[in-house]
Amino acid sequence: MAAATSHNAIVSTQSHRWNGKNSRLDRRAANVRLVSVGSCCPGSRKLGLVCASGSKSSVIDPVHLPSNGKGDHSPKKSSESSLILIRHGESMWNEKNLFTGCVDVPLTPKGVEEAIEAGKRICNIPIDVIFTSAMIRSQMTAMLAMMQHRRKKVPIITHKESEQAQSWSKIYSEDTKEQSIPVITAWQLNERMYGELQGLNKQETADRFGKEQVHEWRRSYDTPPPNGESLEMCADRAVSYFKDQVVPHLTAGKHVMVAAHANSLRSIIMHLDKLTSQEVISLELSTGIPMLYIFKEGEFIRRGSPVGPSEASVYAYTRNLATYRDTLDSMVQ
Ligand SMILES: O=C(O)[C@H](O)COP(=O)(O)O
Repeated sequence: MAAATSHNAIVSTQSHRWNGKNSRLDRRAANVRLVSVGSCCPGSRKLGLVCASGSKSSVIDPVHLPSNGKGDHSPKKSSESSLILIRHGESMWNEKNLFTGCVDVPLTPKGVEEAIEAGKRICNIPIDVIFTSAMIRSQMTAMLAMMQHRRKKVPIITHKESEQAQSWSKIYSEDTKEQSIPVITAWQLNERMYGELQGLNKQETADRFGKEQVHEWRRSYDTPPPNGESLEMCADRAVSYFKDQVVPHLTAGKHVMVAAHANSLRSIIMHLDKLTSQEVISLELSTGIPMLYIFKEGEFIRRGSPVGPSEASVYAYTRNLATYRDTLDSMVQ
């Protein structure tokens, strides 16, 4: 398995186990490297745009965002939307090194901490709608992360499983609705079904069937585990759902977060980054590490993922995201 490769991505950081190959999108996007000169904490104001394309590299004047709240902060109707993808924090079966798949287990205390830390990283990024899988570990991750968000909107799980559920969970105040973020749960975003491996210890399974065979079951595109889903089969539902249900929100200029699982997200990232079935083998996602994309003119551009849980991660803030962050700063003052 390839070691983590440094992405010639927009945020030139050593990706933390997000070691898909440099996708064509990255190479195209890597011509422009956006470096936020501050962390996601209030007070970082400047944005340097460094064009690293070709021989000439120039630094476009840093965007000075008025910090006194007097300037016009209202972000223009953005022709770009942000998409945050996050794998759930460590689960109780991750901790026991058991194949989990569609077994619905909760987070560990470490997983809770990871979700909270992820929330700090995305606390300045706009979120209008949240998607999770139908599993508690992804829902816990989304809710815990949103507790850190500076906009302080309330994430509310929408219930449409029946007419009664929908009518009994109705909100009768427009203002209150305006201060909430709908959370849509979807089984299509569940982790791949690991079949007869679910509940087995990963190391014992490798000892029994061989490391190569288990690696193929875990990371290949088209080899399913015994009576389970291959990544391709998982993509059939997860990517279809993403295209049909998530993309329309992005197209409408809404900012979206998707909290899901290692393999349902691997299938989505394979689609976004146009990875081949060979390249996706080396794509690994750490628990609780948010990844940011910008959706612009129908294209998804990877904006980077923090190097590691310890780093006060720096995202490649676009101008619009930096403006939104400054709006939050001015709301606090
Ligand atoms: O389902 C599981 O066991 C984990 O979420 C991911 O497992 P994997 O790393 O074997 O894909």
